Amino acid sequence: MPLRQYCAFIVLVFLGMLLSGVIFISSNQMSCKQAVIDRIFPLLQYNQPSVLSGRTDVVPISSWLAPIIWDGTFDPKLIDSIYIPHNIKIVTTVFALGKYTRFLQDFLESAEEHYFSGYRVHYYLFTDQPEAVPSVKMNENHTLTVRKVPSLDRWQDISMGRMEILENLIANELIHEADYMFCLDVDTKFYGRWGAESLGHLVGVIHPWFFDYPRDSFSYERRPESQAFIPAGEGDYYYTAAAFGGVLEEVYRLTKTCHEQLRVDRENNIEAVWHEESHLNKYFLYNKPTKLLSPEYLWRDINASAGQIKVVRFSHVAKNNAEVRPNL
Ligand SMILES: CC(=O)N[C@H]1[C@@H](OP(=O)(O)OP(=O)(O)OC[C@H]2O[C@@H](n3ccc(=O)[nH]c3=O)[C@H](O)[C@@H]2O)O[C@H](CO)[C@H](O)[C@@H]1O
Ligand SMILES: [Mn+2]
Repeated sequence: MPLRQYCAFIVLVFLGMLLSGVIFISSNQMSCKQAVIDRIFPLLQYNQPSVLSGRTDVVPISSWLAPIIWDGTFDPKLIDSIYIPHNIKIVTTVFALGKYTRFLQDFLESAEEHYFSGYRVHYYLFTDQPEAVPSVKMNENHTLTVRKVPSLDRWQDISMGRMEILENLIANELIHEADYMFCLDVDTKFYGRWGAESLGHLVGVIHPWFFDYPRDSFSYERRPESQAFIPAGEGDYYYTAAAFGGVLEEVYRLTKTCHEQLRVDRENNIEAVWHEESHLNKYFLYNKPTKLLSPEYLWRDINASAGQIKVVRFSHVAKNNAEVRPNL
């Protein structure tokens, strides 16, 4: 090859390499820039919220403007995109005394499948038999603390005694530990997502038996001698004591008040018809929950059905009360 042609060839090869280098660097810079944009403004695709269409078979808001959470009223992906970056922590309490330890395996395993996946969760489990707590594999960021409590002879005392234990737990340990708290029954199982859509300042769950009843059929305490008394003609919803929650300060106020009312009733030799559940209903009547969870969040039995319940997220399990309770 003549020298001139050879030199021209070398120059062309060099220019080619230079050009591809420039293209490589600039495309790399572009993708870095894109990564930064993606991080600041993540592209989240979700259906446009509508002011005109949505569920019409249930009411998604209370008359004091607290949302009532039903399937189809929220977008789970959108909810998570809002809450997950805040790195919140949810304390969850559960009690298993006497024969109720048999419910723990299903409760914990199903919770690890469906309850606040991707969030920080700290379970506090109160039991009279720490050795009977099954070992269940926890998700990352989920932890379990077992606390021993004395056995009691009456199931009603176990159920009511939860208010005092929770009040003390919050006051002594939790105020600076977590953001939110839920207090749950153990004779239950999760079947579907229970996530950040349930979070609120003060959260009540509508009882699965009474959601379609008129208020005068609710099983409120009707004797004026009890601190849980609610007169006829009053009441909003009938709430379950098997699940309630909120921010720590609110759950503290709730448990402290119910504990105090239970104490006064005991001094007056009266026990409300549905124990702490009656007191909880009184509390929620005069301290309105800021968010209400539909009976999807505590259904009566996975095999029972109702047209309005599109998803069962959490449900009581069938149990033989006479066999599992220490007394009748
Ligand atoms: C659906 C619903 O609203 N459930 C409530 C209802 O009946 P339940 O029949 O659901 O009450 P229950 O027998 O589940 O007792 C409540 C909870 O106390 C604990 N426990 C009870 C007995 C025992 O021997 N060991 C033990 O650990 C356990 O965490 C249990 O989940 O009424 C109770 C009080 O009247 C509570 O208010 C429950 O939350
Ligand atoms: Mn129960």
